[in-house]
Formats: sequence, C-alpha cells, structure tokens
Amino acid sequence: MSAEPRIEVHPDADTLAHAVAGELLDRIHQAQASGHVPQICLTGGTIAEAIHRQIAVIADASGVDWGAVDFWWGDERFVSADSPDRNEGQARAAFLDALGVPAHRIHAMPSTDDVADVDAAAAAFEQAVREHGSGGFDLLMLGVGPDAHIASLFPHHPDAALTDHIAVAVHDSPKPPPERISFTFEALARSRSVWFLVSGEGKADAVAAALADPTPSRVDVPAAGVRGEDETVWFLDRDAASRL
Ligand SMILES: O=C1O[C@H](COP(=O)(O)O)[C@@H](O)[C@H](O)[C@H]1O
Repeated sequence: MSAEPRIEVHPDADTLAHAVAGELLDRIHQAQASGHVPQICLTGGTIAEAIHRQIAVIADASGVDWGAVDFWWGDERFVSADSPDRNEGQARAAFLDALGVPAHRIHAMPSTDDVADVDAAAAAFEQAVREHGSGGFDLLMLGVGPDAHIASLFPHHPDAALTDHIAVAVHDSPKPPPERISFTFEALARSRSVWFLVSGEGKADAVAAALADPTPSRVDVPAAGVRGEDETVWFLDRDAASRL
C-alpha cells in the first residue's frame, strides 16, 4: 500500500523550512509520547539545510527528547569524514551536535576514513542496518535534484536499479562527488511517511514530472518512485510549484 501524494505549497523557502521543521518536531514528540523511538531519515541539500537550522531555533520549545530519536540519511557522499560535502556533517553542524543527540542515535553512512572503497562501504552499512533491525522509517525526508534524483538515485543510472538490497554503492554520479552510498528504492519505500522537500524555480520541472499523471517510471524520474505507506507529502515553495 502506498499513499497518494498530497501537495502543500508555501510562499517561499523560509516559510517552507519553518513549517517543515515545526511539523517534524511535532511528529517526533508525538511518537515519543506513545513510547516509540522514532526512526527519522534526513536528506542533504539546500532546503534541508534551511530546515535543519530552523530545527535548532525551535528545538527547546518542542518537548522532544533528543536522546530518544534515531537519525539516518537517505544517501551520503563517499568522502572523508571532515569533508564539507558530507550530508552528515551538514546536519551535525546545523542541529544534531548543538542539541546533544548522542552518538549511538546517529547512523551515518561510512566515510573514506572508515572503509577503503565505496562497494565495501555500502555492504558494511547494509549490515549495520540489518543489525539495528530494519523496521523501516517513521519519516523519510527527500530533497529532489533538478534532474528529479532523490537520495543518490539518479535517472537512468545503472546503480539505481539494484534490488534485494538495502544500500547501494553509486559510481560515476552525474552530480559530484562521483562516489556515493544510497538507500535503494526498496529500502526507501519502507517508510510510513515520505516528505519531499523542494524549493526554487530550478526544481519546478522535476516536481511537475514527478507528479505527472500517469506516474512516470522511476528510471526516468526517480522522485516518482517512492511513496509513503501512510502518507506522501510534497512540501513546495511557490517557485517549485510553478509548473504544476
Ligand atoms: O546530492 C544530493 O542532492 C539532493 C538535492 O540537493 P540540492 O542541493 O539540489 O537541494 C539531496 O537531496 C541529496 O541528499 C544529496 O546527496
């Protein structure tokens, strides 16, 4: 079962970031109140960074227990741990470190400091997910590229086609850096809520393609290839929604 997309349009990127950050903290708080440790999958990218900064601003008033939420990423760039390209580093700098999220709650994908090559890194990460218990994500957030890629699953890229795996090593990524690790389509689809986060006119064609009827193939338009089990929401600013 997968939920039909719902579209929420905000006037601009700042308003979008504010709304998504508030809604995310509400969801985490609600899950914790019901005795559950929420599994939250973060994304990299420009609007994600704005959301992460906003989380730090409103965190104190949220009632969230930052020791009782697990954080993951949909993809990671296979570079050194201190590279500014790391999605993990971006989220740490924006909110995770300042809020004191304990190390055992941060499930970063390996860096080149941890594992020699990207294939071994993806395999090691997949094993780590299995050991944690892969019950899926409560909430998966996905940025979308101008080419409609999500995580590191790019249109017509052979590595995006991998099935029967949780994680895939991506070689020759069309967007630098060239080596990446990504959750597969199958693993991303094991999410109760999926939120797409998109801002800017440069993404308007990708948004329109992903939401076209009939739904395009995920090979052509990866952003059309994932829906939540309970909820699929496209959080857009007006520019990103301009070709719907
Ligand atoms: O490379 C990536 O790109 C996308 C979108 O990034 P943006 O800068 O165009 O907003 C991101 O969602 C993904 O996690 C990341 O690795």
